[in-house]
Amino acid sequence: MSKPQPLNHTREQITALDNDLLALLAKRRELSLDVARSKEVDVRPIRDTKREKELLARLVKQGREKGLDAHYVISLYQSIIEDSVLNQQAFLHGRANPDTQKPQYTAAYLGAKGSYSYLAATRYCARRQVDMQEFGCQSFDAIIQAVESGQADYGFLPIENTSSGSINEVYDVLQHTSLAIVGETTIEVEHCLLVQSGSNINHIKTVYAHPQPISQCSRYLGLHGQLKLEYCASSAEAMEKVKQSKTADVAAIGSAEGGSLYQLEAIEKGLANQKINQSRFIVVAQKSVDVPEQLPAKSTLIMATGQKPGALVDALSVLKAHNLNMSKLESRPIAGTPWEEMFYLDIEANLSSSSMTAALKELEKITRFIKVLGCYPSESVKPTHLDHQQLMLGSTSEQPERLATTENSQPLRYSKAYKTTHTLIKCGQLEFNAEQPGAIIQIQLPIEPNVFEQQVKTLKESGFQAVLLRGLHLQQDVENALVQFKKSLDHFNLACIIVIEYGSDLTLAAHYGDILFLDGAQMFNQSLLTQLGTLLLPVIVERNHMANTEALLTASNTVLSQGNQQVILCESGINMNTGINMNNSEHISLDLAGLVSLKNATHLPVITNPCYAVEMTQINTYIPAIKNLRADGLVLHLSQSTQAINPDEVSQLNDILRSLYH
Ligand SMILES: C=C(O[C@@H]1C=C(C(=O)O)C=C[C@H]1O)C(=O)O
Repeated sequence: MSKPQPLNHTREQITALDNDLLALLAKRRELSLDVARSKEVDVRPIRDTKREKELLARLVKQGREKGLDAHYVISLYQSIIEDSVLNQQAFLHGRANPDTQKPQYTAAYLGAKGSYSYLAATRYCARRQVDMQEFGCQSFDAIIQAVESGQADYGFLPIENTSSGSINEVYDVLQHTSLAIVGETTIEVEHCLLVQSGSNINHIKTVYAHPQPISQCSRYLGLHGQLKLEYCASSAEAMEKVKQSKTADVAAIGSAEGGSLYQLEAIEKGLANQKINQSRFIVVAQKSVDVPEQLPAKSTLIMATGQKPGALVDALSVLKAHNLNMSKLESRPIAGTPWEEMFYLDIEANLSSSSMTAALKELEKITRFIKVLGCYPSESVKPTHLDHQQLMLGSTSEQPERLATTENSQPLRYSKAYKTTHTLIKCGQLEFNAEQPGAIIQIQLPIEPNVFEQQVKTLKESGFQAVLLRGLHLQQDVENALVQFKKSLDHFNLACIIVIEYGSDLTLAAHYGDILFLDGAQMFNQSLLTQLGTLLLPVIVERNHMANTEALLTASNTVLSQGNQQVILCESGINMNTGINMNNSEHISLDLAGLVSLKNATHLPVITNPCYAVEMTQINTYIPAIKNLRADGLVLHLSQSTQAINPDEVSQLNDILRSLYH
C-alpha cells in the first residue's frame, strides 16, 4: 500500500479548495444581483421555481457522475438559492425605497452583543451590506422608544418562535406605537449550554437564561431537574454573568455564536424541544416602506371588531371573498376594556394590490378599530424539491407536476406528508377505521316511511351502522319524509348519510344528514366541493367512474382547503369501457389497485363500494381482499325499496358482514 501524502499537505489542499469555493459562491451572489437588476427592468417575480427545478435536476445528474449523493447536492443548493433569493429581494426592496439606502444603520435590539436579537439585527444589516451601529436595549419598550425618538433607525422585535409560539409582550407594544413594520427576518436558534472553558456538565449547579429559551428548552431542563434556574433580561446578560462568575458551576443558555463573543464554550447543543427551532423577528422603523410587486409581500393589520357575535367571522369572510390568505391570526386583550380583544393578522399580500385595498375598505366598515402596521417583503423562502422521477432522471422536461405538492412545494392537505396520522372520523356507532370497517347500506328512494322503518330495523340487526339515502329528488314530499326517516334512524342509532346528486340537494341534505355523500358524477363540481368544505359535517367524496385516483384526491383537497377536515374517500370502481369494442354500455370494475394507491397516498379514510362492479352474491369473495387492503368502510346496496327485505337478501347481507368482522 502506497504511503498517503502528509496530513498537513492534504489539509493545505482542502483549505485552498475551500477558498476557491467561497470565491465562487461570492461570484454567484454577484451574478444573482445582476439577475435582480434584469428582473427590475422586466418586472419579473424574483422567484422562478421552474428554473430552480431545472437547475437542481441538472446538478443532481452531474453530481451523481462525480460520485456526489443527490440529497447532499440538493440541500447545498437549497441554501444557496435561499441566500440568492433573499439577497435579490433585499436589493430590489432597497431600490424601491431609496431613502433607506445608507452606509450605516443604527439597530436597536434586546440585550447586549451576542443575544439572539443582536444576531438577527446583524444578519439583516449584512444582507443589505450596511454597517451596523449597535444599540442594545433592556426591554421591548426601550427598543420602540429608541426608534420613535430617532436614536435608532430600526428596531428588532422577536414575534414568534417555532417552540414557544407567539411572544405576547411584543404584540402588546405594537398596539401603542406609531412605528411601521418594514421587514422580517428569521434566524435559526440553536440553544446551547454555555460554560467557562474547562467546566463540564457535572459541575453545573445554576443556569442563567432569558424566560423564552427556558420555555423553549423545558424538556431538557426537566430532565436535569437538579439545575437551579435564574431568569435574566436577555441571553446576553446570562452569558455575561457566566463570564464574570468567579466559580465554574454556572452556565448560560444561548447560541454558540453568541457564546464565543464571551469566550464561553458550548458543551451541549440542540437543547430546544423542537428540532427546528427558529425565531422570527419583525423590523420596525419610523416610516413605512413600499414593496415592489415582484416581491412576495406580507401585510400586518391590527383590528378590534367589537363584541357582536360572529364579528370576527364576518371580518375573516371579507379576506376570503377577496382571495386573501392569512398566515397568522393572534388575539390580545385591550387594556382597559375587559373581554374585548385586539386581533393581529398577517396577510400574504401587498398592501397596494387591488384585492388588499378593496378588503381594507370593507373591513373599515365593519370594525371598531383597524390599522395597518406595515407591508414588507416576506422572507420565508420555501425550498424547491424534485419529485422522484426528476431525481432519478436528472431532468424536469415533460415531467408531470409533483402530485402531492402545490406550486410552492407545500405538501397537499390529503397527503401523508401533510399529516402523518390517520384521520379518525366517527359518527355515532359508525367509525371509519380499517380494524373494524364501517358498514353502510344504501336505500334507494322513493320509499314509504313505514317500509323504511321495517327495513331499518332488519338492517340494524344485521350489524349495519349507517344508512345511505340516495335519490332525494325522487321522494315525494321530501322534507316530511326526511323527518320520518331521521326519526327511525335515530331510534335505531343508525347514522344518516345523504347522497348529493344535484346542487339543489345540498340544503336539505345538510339539515337532515349526519354525513353527506357527494355522488361521483359531481366529483368535478368545484362549487359543490367548495360548499361542502365550509360545512361542519363529515363528507364522503365518491370517485367518478371515469376519473383516476389523483382526480379524487384533488377533489378532496378542495374540500379540506376550505376548512372541513372530515373528508372520507369512496372508491366505487372504474369504467372499463375503452371505446374499442364500440359497446357504450358501462362496465364498471372494482379497482382494488386504486384502493391501494389511495390508502398509500392519503391520511383520510377510504371506503369502498363494490356494488357497481360485483353481483351481490359474489361480494363475499371480495371481502378478504377489501379487509386486507385496509378499507375503512364498506357500502352495500339494498335491492328494492317497496317492501320488507326478503329473507334471502337478509342472509346474504348477514354473511357479508360476518366475513367483514371475523
Ligand atoms: C437567480 C435567479 O433567481 C432565483 C434564484 C435562483 C438561483 O439562485 O439559482 C434561481 C431562480 C430564482 O428563483 C434566477 O432567476 O435565475
